[in-house]
Amino acid sequence: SIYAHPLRNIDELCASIVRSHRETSQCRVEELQALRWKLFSREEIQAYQSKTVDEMWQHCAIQLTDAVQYVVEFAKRIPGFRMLSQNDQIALLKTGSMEVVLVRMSRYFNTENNTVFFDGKFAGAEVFKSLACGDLIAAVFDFAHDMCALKLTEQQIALFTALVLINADRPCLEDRGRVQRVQRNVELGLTHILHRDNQDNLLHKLYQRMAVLRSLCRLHIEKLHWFSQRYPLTAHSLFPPLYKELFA
Ligand SMILES: CNC(=O)[C@@H]1CCCN1C(=O)c1ccc(Cl)c(COc2cccc3c(C(F)(F)F)cc(C)nc23)c1Cl
Repeated sequence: SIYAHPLRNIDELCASIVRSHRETSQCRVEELQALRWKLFSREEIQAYQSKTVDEMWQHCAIQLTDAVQYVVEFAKRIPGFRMLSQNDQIALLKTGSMEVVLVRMSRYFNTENNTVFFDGKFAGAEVFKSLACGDLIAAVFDFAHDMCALKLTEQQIALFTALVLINADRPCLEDRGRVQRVQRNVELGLTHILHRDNQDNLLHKLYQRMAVLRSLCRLHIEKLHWFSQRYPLTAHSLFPPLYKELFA
């Protein structure tokens, strides 16, 4: 018929986004389940806490840059993303990649003991003390906790993170209309699988989480600027280049 079969297209769209998420999610939740009780010893925690501020920031920046690279790979595989102009792709990643890292962090979070997978083991907030930004870490942990409470499936996380990235309201987009068309398809995909999972009620909660994400990432970028003012050498020479491209 002259009308594409939306359901078939939407099913294919969901399947390709879920596949991309699985291929670019650094580690599977089953692997992390096996490690959930691997905690840092007192000595190991001491070692992290006696790092200098810029040593710890540098250490985290490397982890975050690694995570951001996987998000860039995920974005490139979202149907329609590569049809956008280079500038629009970078603009969406500049603002959305840290938000996706935050959502993905919740997959690595253990709500039973408030620990998150970091450097091969599960770490409590005290491990990050030497970063000298307790408010940022507390906000990261709180957000991860709230995301875990929604008990999203991998498929729901895949569609949700695709929607976090493909956001036509982002600043300085050249062709907003084109981003809107890709965003609408991803929205259809998310509502389709939430309906299929009989969890339509989750949709408004996910939109609320997106608003929280935006404020959280504003805090992060402020912290990043504070850090790069205070430790210009580390920030400008040691941070991996992609990090600077995306966040500087
Ligand atoms: C499984 N682990 C993970 O998911 C995360 C992301 C990928 C690797 N990784 C960690 O190792 C990790 C896990 C938990 C925490 Cl709390 C951290 C430390 O997080 C940060 C320290 C410094 C700055 C951070 C900033 C800032 F400000 F730069 F934007 C922003 C975010 C969001 N996190 C920061 C890290 Cl780096």
